[in-house]
Amino acid sequence: QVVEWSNDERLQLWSRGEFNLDLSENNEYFDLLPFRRLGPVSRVRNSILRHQQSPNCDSNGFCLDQIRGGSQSVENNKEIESKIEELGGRFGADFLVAVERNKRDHEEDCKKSCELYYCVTANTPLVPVEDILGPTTIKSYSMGPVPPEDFADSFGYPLDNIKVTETKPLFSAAEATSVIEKAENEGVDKNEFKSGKYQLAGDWLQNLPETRAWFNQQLETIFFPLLAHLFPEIISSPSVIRAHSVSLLKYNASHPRTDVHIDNGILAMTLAMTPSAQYTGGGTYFEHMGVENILPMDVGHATLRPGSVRHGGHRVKEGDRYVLGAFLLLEDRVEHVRRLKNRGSELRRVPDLDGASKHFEWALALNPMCTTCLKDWAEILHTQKKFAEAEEKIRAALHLLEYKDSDALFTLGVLLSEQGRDDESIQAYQQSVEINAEDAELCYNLGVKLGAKGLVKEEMQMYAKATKANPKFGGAWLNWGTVLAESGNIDDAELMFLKALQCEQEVASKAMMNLGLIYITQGNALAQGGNLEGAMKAALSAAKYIDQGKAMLDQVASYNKADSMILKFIGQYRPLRLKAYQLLGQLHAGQGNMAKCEAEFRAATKSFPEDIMAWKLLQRILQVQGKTEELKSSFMTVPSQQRAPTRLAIMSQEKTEHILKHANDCVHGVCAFDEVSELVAMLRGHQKELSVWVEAVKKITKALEKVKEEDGQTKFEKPFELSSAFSS
Ligand SMILES: O=C(O)CCC(=O)C(=O)O
Ligand SMILES: [Fe+2]
Repeated sequence: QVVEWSNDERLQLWSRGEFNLDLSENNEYFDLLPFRRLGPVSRVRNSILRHQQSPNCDSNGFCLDQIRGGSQSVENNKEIESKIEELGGRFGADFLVAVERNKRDHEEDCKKSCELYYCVTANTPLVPVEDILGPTTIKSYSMGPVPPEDFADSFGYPLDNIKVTETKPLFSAAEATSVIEKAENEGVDKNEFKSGKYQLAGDWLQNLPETRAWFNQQLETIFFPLLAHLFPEIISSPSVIRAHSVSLLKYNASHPRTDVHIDNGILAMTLAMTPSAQYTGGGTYFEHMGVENILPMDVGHATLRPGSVRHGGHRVKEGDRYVLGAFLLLEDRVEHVRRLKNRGSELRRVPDLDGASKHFEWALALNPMCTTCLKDWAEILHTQKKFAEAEEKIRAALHLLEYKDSDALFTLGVLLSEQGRDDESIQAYQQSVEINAEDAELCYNLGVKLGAKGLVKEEMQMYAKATKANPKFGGAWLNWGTVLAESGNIDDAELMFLKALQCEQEVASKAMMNLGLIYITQGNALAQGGNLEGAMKAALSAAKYIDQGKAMLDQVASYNKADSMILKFIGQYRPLRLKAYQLLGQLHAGQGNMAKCEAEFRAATKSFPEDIMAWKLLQRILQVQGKTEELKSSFMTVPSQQRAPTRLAIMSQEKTEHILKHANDCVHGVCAFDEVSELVAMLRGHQKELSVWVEAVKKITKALEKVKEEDGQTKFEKPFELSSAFSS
C-alpha cells in the first residue's frame, strides 16, 4: 500500500527509521527518491542486465571472464588509487609502503579465506535470488550518521544499509537446533570469548569443522547470492565475496552481552541460531537506534550490513542465545582505511605510538569520517598527556556519532578530568551513563568524581550501578563501603567490604584491612555499651582480617611494588593491629582476666618489639598486677632507642661552670700535667654520656612522630579514577 509522504519525510525515515525493501524497481520508493544512491544501484543493475545476455554470465550477472570487478569497483578503485597517489606526495614513501602492505595483506586474507570458507568457483551453479528468498522479505534500516569506513562513495546516500530478513526464515528452527547440537559436541560453549568489557562463550568456526561445513553450504546456497543482490553498489559479483572471521557466539545470563563495537570487514552478517522463545532479552542493539529499539531476530533470520555499523549483542537475561557472526571481505576492493587503522592499533600495542599516530593520520586523510581512527588516536594522545589534542580528536568522533558513543564519552570524561575540568568531566560521564549504565568502570569513575564534589548520595548510586553491571568490580564495593563508613554507617559498610572480599586479590586484601577497622570500631562501641562478649567477637574478627589482609598485601606488593596505595594499606598494618591487641587486652581485663590481658599485650610486644605503645600496654598490665620485678626488667627490654640511658650522670650547672673554669686555667698552663689528664678523661666521659642522651632524645622524638602520623592514618582509603582503553 502506498503511504503519502513528502520527500523530506521519506528521507527522515530513511536516515533514522525502517522501511520495506521492495525488489521490483518500479515502485513508489524508487519514484520518490531519485537520489544519488539510485545512480550506482541502477547502473550496476543495468550492467547485470547487459551481462545476462552474454554467454559467460549467469542470471545474477556473475560472469566468469569478469571475476575481477564489475564496473563499480574498477571505477572506485581508480578514484582511490589517484587519492593514494596524491597522499603519497604529501606523506612520502612510508605511506606508500603501508598501502602496498594493505594490498598484500588483503590478498593473503582472501587466499586464506578460500582455504576455510566457501568461495565461488567456475562450476558453481548459482541459484537465482528470487528462488532463495521465496516468500522471505527484507527490511532495510539506516546505518546511522556515519558512512562505512571504506568505499563510502560507492555505498552512497541515504545509508539504508542494514538489511534484515523477515517473515519466512532462511533456514528452519530444526536445522539451527541440529547445527547448535553439533557445535556443542565440538565444544563451542566450553570456550570463552572476549568482547571488550564483556565475556561470552563461543568459538571461531575454524575450530568447529562440522559447524563450518554447514555454514559453507549456507554461503553457497543463500548468502553469497543474497549479499550480491542486496549490495550491488559494492559487490561486483558473488565471486569476490570472502568470509574471513566467522564465529559462533553463545549468550546467557552469566555471559549476557557484547561491547558496542564495529566488525572487522567491509560487510558483516549475523545469523540467529536460537528461537526467540528460548531466551529473554537479547537481540541486536544498534547504537544510533537507541536502547529502546533493539532489533529482534528469530531463528533462521539474518542481518546483513556494512561492518562499520556500531552495534552489539543486547543483554540476555534468561536462557541461551546463539548467533553466528561473519565478517566479509571483497576480493576486488582493498579496505585501505580499515587496514591502516588496524595496523595503527597494533602499533599502539607494541607500543610504537608515533608509528600508530601516523597510521591514524593516513587513514583519516583517506576518510575523515573514520571515527575509530579518531578515537584510537585520542587514546594515544591521552597516553602522551597531550590532553587538549586528545580532546579535540575525541570530540570530532563524538560529533560524527551524534554524541551517542558511550565509550567515547567515557574517554572524554577522563580527558576532562585530567585537565581539572571536573564539572565538564562529570557531565560527560553522566551522558555516557545515560547511554550505557552497564559499564562498571564508567559508573565507578563517575562515582569517584561525584564523591569528590561531596555528592555522597549520587556517588553511592553510581557504585550501586557499577556493582550491578559487574558484581566482581571490587573497587566499587571498596569505595561504597568507605563512603558508608565515613558517614558513620558501619554496619552497611561491613556488607560492602564483605562483597569486596569476593573480588580479586588486591581488592580483597584492602577489604580485609578495612574490615579490621570496621570490627575494631564495632568492638569499641559494643564494649562501651557493655556487650563484652559481642565486642570480643568483633575484636577477634578484626585481628583475623588484619593479619590475613597483611599477608595478602605483602604478596600483592611483591609483584606490584610501586603502587603507593598498596604501600599505604601496608603502612596501616601496625597501627591497626595494635588497636586490635589493645581492644582484646582491655576486654580481657574488663572481664577480670588479667592473665589473658597480659598475654595479649605480651604478644603485641612480640609482634612489634620496636613499638613503644606495645611496651606501654604491657607495662601497664604488669603494674596493675603488681608484677614490679618484671615491670622493672621490662624497661630493659624496651627497644634501646626508646629507653632512657641507665645512669643519670649529668652535672649541675654550678659544677659544670666550676670544672670549665678549672679546665680553662689549665689551658693557660696554671695546673699540673696529671691534673690535665684527669680533666680530659672526665670531660670525654661526660661528652659521651651527653651524646648518648641527645641520640636517645632524637630517636624517641622520631618514633613518637611516626606513631602520631600512623595513628592519623588508620582510615579507609579510596582508590583512584580509572582510565581504560577503547574497545572498538
Ligand atoms: O548478538 C548480536 O545480535 C550481534 C552479534 C555481533 O556482534 C555480530 O554478529 O557481529
Ligand atoms: Fe559484531
